[in-house]
Amino acid sequence: MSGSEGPNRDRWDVIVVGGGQAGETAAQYASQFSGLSTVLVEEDLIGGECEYWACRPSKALLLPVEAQSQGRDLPGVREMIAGRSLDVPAVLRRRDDIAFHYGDSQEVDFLKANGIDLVRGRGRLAGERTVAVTGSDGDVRTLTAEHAVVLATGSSAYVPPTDGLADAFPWTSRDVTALREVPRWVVVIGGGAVACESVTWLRALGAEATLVHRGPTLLKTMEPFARDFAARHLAEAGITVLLDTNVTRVKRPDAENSGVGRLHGGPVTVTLDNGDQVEADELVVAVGRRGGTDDIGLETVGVAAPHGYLDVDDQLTVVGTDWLYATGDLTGRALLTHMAKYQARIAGDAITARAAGGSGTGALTTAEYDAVPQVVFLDPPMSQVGLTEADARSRGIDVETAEFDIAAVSGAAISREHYDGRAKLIVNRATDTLVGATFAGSGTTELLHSATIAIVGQVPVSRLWHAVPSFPTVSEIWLKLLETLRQRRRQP
Ligand SMILES: Cc1cc2nc3c(=O)[nH]c(=O)nc-3n(C[C@H](O)[C@H](O)[C@H](O)COP(=O)(O)OP(=O)(O)OC[C@H]3O[C@@H](n4cnc5c(N)ncnc54)[C@H](O)[C@@H]3O)c2cc1C
Ligand SMILES: NC(=O)c1ccc[n+]([C@@H]2O[C@H](COP(=O)([O-])OP(=O)(O)OC[C@H]3O[C@@H](n4cnc5c(N)ncnc54)[C@H](O)[C@@H]3O)[C@@H](O)[C@H]2O)c1
Repeated sequence: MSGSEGPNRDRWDVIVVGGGQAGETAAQYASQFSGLSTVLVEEDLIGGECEYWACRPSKALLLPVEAQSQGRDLPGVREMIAGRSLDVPAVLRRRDDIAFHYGDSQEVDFLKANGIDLVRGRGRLAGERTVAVTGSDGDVRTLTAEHAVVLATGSSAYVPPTDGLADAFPWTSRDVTALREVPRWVVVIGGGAVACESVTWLRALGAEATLVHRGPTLLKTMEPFARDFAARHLAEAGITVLLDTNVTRVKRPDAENSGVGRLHGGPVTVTLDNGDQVEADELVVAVGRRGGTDDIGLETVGVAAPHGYLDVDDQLTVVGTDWLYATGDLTGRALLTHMAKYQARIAGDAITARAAGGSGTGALTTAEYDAVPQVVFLDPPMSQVGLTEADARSRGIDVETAEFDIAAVSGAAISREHYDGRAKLIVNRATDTLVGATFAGSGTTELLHSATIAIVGQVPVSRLWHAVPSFPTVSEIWLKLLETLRQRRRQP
C-alpha cells in the first residue's frame, strides 16, 4: 500500500519524528517487510541536513576542487587548464542539482513508495506513545503510536557565546554549503571536518581564507600524521591556518540577516586572543553541533538530555523506556550520515521484532561502533576507520602498526606527478586482526571500505596476505603495509 501526505487518521503502529536520513531510514525499516503502519513527522524538508545543507552539497563543492588539483598535476591536462580557475556559477549550479534544488518531492515519492505516511509540522512528545504536531497554520493534531515512537530530530550548528558573534549573523554550515555569494575575504572558526572542508571550497572558489582554531591540531580525532597532512595541504592551497588561537570578539556594525548563503551584511572584524585583528567579508562558525533535544517534549515522558543528546542502548531504545527510540545525530554517538542510517536500520528492525513478540536483541539488531568509517573530503582526501594507535593503546590493546608512503605505489605515482599520501594500519597483536586504518592521499577514499570489512570481519593479517590488490592501483598500498608488518615480524 502506498503512503499518503496528511492522511485523516490519528493512530499508527510507529511514529517517527524528524525526516532526515535517520528518520526516513527508521520509518522504512520499521514498515518495509513488517506490515506495521508508520508515519513520519517533519517540520522542514524531508531528507534533513545531509541532502540540502551538509554531505551532498558539500561534496558537490569539493569534488571540482580535487579534480582541478589532480588535473594541474597531470601533464596533458595541466596544459589544457593552465591559468584557469573553477567556473564558480557552474560549480554552484551542480551543487544545486545535487541538493535537489532545495525541494523534497523525490523524498516524498520515496516515502509513498515505501507505504510511509507523512504529516508536516513540528512534532513534540505529549506523553507516552503520543506526539502532538503543530502545523504551519498553528493547528495541533495528536498522533498515537501502538508500538513505538522514534525521535530523529538531528542536530544544528552550535554558535558559542563569543562576544559579538551571534549579533554578526555568522554563516553556519547551512550558509556555507548553500552559498550564493563567494566572500572575497573569509574567516572560518573551527578545526573539525566542517571547518576544514568548507575552507577548502571557499578558497578554491576564490576567497582569501583564514582558518582560526583554538586547538593545537586540526581534526583531532584522526591519526597525528593525517592532522599534519591536512594542515600542510590547507596551507599549500593558500589558506592561513592559525592554531592555538581563540576568537575573543567579533564586530560587524552592518550585520544583516540577508538569507541563507548571502553575505550577512558589511565587513566583520575578528579579534584574536593574541590581540591581532582579521578583517573579512564573512565569518563561518564551525565549532560543532547541538543535539535536537530542545522543545521536543522529553519532560512529558520523564526523559532528560543533560548533555544535549539522548542516551540510547544498543537497540537505540532511549534509556529508561521500552517504547521510545532515538537515532542519528540526536544520539551524539557518531555524527555521520552512514552511522545515522545504520542506527536507524537497527532501530527499525528492533521495533519490528519486538512488535512480533521477540526481544529485538539479535545480531542484526545490536549496534556496534568498533569500525566507524569517515572520509574527510579535503584536497587530497583523508579517511579513517576504527581506532587510532593512541585510542587502541589507551584501551590496553597490544598494538602493532605499519605505515607507508603511498607515492611508492605504482598506481599512485601514475595517477599524478607529485603524489603525496600515507597510510597506516593498527593491528591487535593478540588476535592478529586490524583494529584501525587511516589513508591520506588522492584516490584513497574508496579504499576505506576494504579496511572496514577487514575490521568488522576480524580477518587475520595472515588471510589478508591472500587478498591480492590489482596492479597498477592505489590499493597496492595494502601490499606495502602487509610487507612492512611481515618484515618487522621476521626481524629478530
Ligand atoms: C557541512 C556538513 C557536512 C557533512 N558531511 C558529511 C559527510 O560527508 N558524510 C557524512 O557521513 N556525514 C556528514 N555530515 C554529518 C551528517 O550531515 C549528519 O550526521 C546527518 O545529517 C544526520 O542525520 P539525522 O537524520 O540524524 O539528522 P538531520 O539531518 O539533522 O535531520 C533531522 C530532521 O529532523 C527535523 N526535525 C527536527 N526537529 C523536529 C521536530 N520537533 N519535528 C519535526 N521535525 C523535526 C529537521 O527538520 C530535520 O529534517 C556533515 C555535516 C555537516 C554539517
Ligand atoms: N566528511 C564528513 O564525514 C563530515 C564532514 C563535515 C562534518 N561531519 C561531521 O559533522 C559533525 C560536526 O562537524 P564540526 O566540524 O562542526 O564539529 P567537530 O566537533 O568535528 O569539530 C569542532 C571543532 O571546533 C572546536 N570548538 C568547539 N567549541 C569551540 C569554541 N567554543 N570555540 C572555538 N572552537 C571550538 C572543537 O575543539 C573542534 O575541534 C562532526 O561529527 C563531523 O564528523 C562529517
